Amino acid sequence: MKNKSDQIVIFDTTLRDGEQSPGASMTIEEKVQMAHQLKRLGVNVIEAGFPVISDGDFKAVSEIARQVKGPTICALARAVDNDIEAAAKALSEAENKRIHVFIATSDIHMEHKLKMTREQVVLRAVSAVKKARSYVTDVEFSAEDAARTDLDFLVHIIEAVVDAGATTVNIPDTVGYATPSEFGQLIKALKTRVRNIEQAVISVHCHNDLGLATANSLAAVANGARQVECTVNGIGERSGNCALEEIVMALKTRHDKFAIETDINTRELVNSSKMVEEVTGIHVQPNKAIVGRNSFAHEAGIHQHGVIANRATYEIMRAEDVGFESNEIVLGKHSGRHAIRLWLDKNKITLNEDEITELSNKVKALSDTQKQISDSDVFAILNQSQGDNVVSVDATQYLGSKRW
Ligand SMILES: CC(=O)SCCNC(=O)CCNC(=O)[C@H](O)C(C)(C)COP(=O)(O)OP(=O)(O)OC[C@H]1O[C@@H](n2cnc3c(N)ncnc32)[C@H](O)[C@@H]1OP(=O)(O)O
Ligand SMILES: CC(C)C(=O)C(=O)O
Ligand SMILES: [Mn+2]
Repeated sequence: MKNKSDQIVIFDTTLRDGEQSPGASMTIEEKVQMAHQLKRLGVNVIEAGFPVISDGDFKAVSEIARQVKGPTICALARAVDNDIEAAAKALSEAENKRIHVFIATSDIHMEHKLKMTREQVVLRAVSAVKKARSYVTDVEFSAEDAARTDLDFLVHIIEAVVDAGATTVNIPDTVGYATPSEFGQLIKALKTRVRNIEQAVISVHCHNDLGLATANSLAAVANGARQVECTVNGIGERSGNCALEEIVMALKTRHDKFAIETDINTRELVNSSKMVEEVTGIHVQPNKAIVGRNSFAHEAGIHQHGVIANRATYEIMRAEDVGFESNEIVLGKHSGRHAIRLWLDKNKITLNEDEITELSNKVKALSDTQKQISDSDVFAILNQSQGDNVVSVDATQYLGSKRW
């Protein structure tokens, strides 16, 4: 990608942090298939896995490195020699490769989990970055639990790893604790206080425990972060990571505010989402931003009327731009006569205004007894009304209609 100040690196970690979601484990073949899709989507970096953790993950990273050319292929490693060696080996056939080393820097993690002092953590981080640099020129360092790390210490360890050769420094909100204003201020403070920060790209990696992962990532970008780590459908540890589709469409839709570009082919977002659903078995809820089935669907009459008149009344993005065939006007309890007229036009049926009102009332009455109204339901109503002169249609052809 171009190295411009108005461009951000999209670092996809669906195959690493995403796979850490309980129940999301993927086979080698599924990971490779997903990596090809991520390339079509246009991500800049694919974090393909954590090679030391299993034979399968080692093979998956190696296979992705061999097959997927173009994006940078990244492998994760603890600040442990063996992990870094495994990462370097798995990446050997990659065209563009990155080793990502991490160690926790918050007091709670250092004391209770690592049982290391601050000094020991800095020494371990520096030696890990140097070791990774002995294999590759592109090294990312993550200060795990950065958002809960003492700021002076965070500044100190980042300066040390950049001196040691880290080319990207990642600031994770590992437990999704930060709020947008705090997290934005943290990035701003690092930009001003870290002596050698110009030598590295600032990255962020936000978790969604409070539902703030995308908001925190955006606040970070507004304050100078130039890489965002994210996953398709927002899968990842616990409540997940910043959702790739959300950060990308927020930046695109609010270009007026952020003036930031990505290389993402947004028309591949829905395909990518569907593939993640297939390979992980984790389905997105209908109201999931951007890729949820209801994101561009309207059931309420007032909204339908507005959208029929001009989509921009209730849609801030185009369904086609994210990979849906179109937006949708869905008939139901809340629908009005404008939507009924549209449905009739699409089905080449002519009714007079009284008949339209009657059909609208019958659709509402049926909606009081069932959740969804399909095309075949409407045809059935019309057929029942045949005696009252409306229209006769064979509804069976509409059974199993596209949406329901
Ligand atoms: C925030 C994140 O997402 S971090 C990434 C999380 N991902 C994973 O954990 C991937 C799957 N993990 C695994 O398969 C295993 O945990 C392994 C292979 C990494 C390690 O397995 P084990 O050796 O059995 O250790 P276990 O998982 O029980 O404990 C973690 C060990 O790593 C150490 N450790 C944790 N993070 C780091 C780090 N960044 N650098 C160095 N050591 C670390 C812990 O101190 C602990 O060491 P100990 O065994 O000497 O006490
Ligand atoms: C390994 C790091 C980047 C991580 O996943 C986290 O801190 O959440
Ligand atoms: Mn994470």
